[in-house]
Amino acid sequence: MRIVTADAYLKEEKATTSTEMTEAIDEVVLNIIRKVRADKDKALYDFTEKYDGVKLEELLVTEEEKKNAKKLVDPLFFEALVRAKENIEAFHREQKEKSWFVEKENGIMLGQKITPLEKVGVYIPGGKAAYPSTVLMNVIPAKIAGVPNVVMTTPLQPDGTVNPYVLAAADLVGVDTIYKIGGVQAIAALAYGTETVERVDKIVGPGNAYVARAKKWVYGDVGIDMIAGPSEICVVADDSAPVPYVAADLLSQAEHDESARAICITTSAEKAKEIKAEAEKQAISLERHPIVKQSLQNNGMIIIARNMEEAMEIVNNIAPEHLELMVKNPERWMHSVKNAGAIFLGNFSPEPLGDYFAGPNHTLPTNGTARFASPLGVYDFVKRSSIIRYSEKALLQHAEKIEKLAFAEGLTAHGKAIAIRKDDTDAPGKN
Ligand SMILES: NC(=O)c1ccc[n+]([C@@H]2O[C@H](COP(=O)([O-])OP(=O)(O)OC[C@H]3O[C@@H](n4cnc5c(N)ncnc54)[C@H](O)[C@@H]3O)[C@@H](O)[C@H]2O)c1
Ligand SMILES: N[C@H](CO)Cc1c[nH]c[nH+]1
Ligand SMILES: [Zn+2]
Repeated sequence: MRIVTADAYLKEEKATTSTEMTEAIDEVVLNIIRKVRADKDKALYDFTEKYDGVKLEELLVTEEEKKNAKKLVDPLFFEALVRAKENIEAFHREQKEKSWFVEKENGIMLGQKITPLEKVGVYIPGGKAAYPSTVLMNVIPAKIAGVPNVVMTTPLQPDGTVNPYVLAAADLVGVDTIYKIGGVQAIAALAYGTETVERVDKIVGPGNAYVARAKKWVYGDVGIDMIAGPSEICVVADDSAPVPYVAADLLSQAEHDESARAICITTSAEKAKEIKAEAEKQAISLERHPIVKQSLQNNGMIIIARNMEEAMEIVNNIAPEHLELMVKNPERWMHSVKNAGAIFLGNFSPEPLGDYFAGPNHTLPTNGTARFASPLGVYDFVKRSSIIRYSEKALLQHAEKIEKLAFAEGLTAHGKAIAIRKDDTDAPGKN
């Protein structure tokens, strides 16, 4: 974990570019997408063997496998999952948008009609860890939005089975169709379809750097939620922040992936040294120490800011997926945040509380995309259609203005579509 000053960070940030790494990933990603489009199911079997090390016999999870999974899960896990589900449902129900229609003068009616997407594919990551919590976070908002058809795909574990906790979560939220495919090949299959996988309207869900780039590349042929790649945490810690808590929270996200990012911004140079030492000490005893160590080495950073104003400027520059404000009066500083996927306030709102339980979605924009993207929500699973109705009287009242606008654009056929109604004295329905 490096300690740097705010000035050094900002200078370095301007100079760094990750283009080379992205280009290398894109080469792999585009090749897999091309092969899946050409060879369909055969490519899915081949890539699963290549990347997951499993010779698949069947792409779909069978009823037998679902039944067996239920027997394997700990009942206390299931109880906790049910409680988390209730919290996630309660939060997401608040996001539900309603269609609206406004009646105005002279028989004008304007509105916005909300329609759920027809078919959604949920990607549940599974390379380095199993994510039953992600099943809840992605499927619950889809169900609340009213999506009738939700399918799921997740990579196999090295022993060739699908994680039973993931299957139990899928059963709890009512997902029937589950494919045993991971990575880029899963994204390509959902986007373009194969003999077995039916193409979907939108792909949602997080994944590693390969999955995130694959979603970017298929976007346009299919909808996507956002770029939700390797996890990130940014903790702002002033002199009141408990060092062991800061360290533990940084490590909680570092353990996801070697490319996860754990960043602390502190206003105390003394604290910076303490946090580094504590994080390195706590890391040693973690089960996933090799991943954590690598992630801290790659992307672990402690930035010393001159004051809270500068700390918040850096936060907005990073646009982190998760932001923790372990500072005095976090509610005040929350208002200075422009870019962050989720903001955790105070010493007792650690990031994993949001990952599993509190209710807000844990599928969040990464890699600076919180500048323009939002958490996954019910709004990602609906479309809006505008509704316009004018009566004859209302149209005639405004006809000339519309014609003027059309003619100014040189689009005389547009103007004609208005004029034909104005000049028509015995049109059907005319009153
Ligand atoms: N942003 C969010 O909201 C969010 C939420 C949960 C998890 N995550 C992130 O999701 C990621 C999960 O990653 P994971 O690896 O555990 O699971 P994953 O399912 O995303 O990736 C595993 C798949 O990646 C593919 N793959 C691996 N190495 C490859 C290579 N060299 N070339 C081509 N394909 C390759 C394989 O097909 C494999 O099945 C982590 O980075 C985690 O931080 C993000
Ligand atoms: N922190 C992840 C989002 O970046 C979500 C997650 C799921 N399980 C544990 N964590
Ligand atoms: Zn997490």
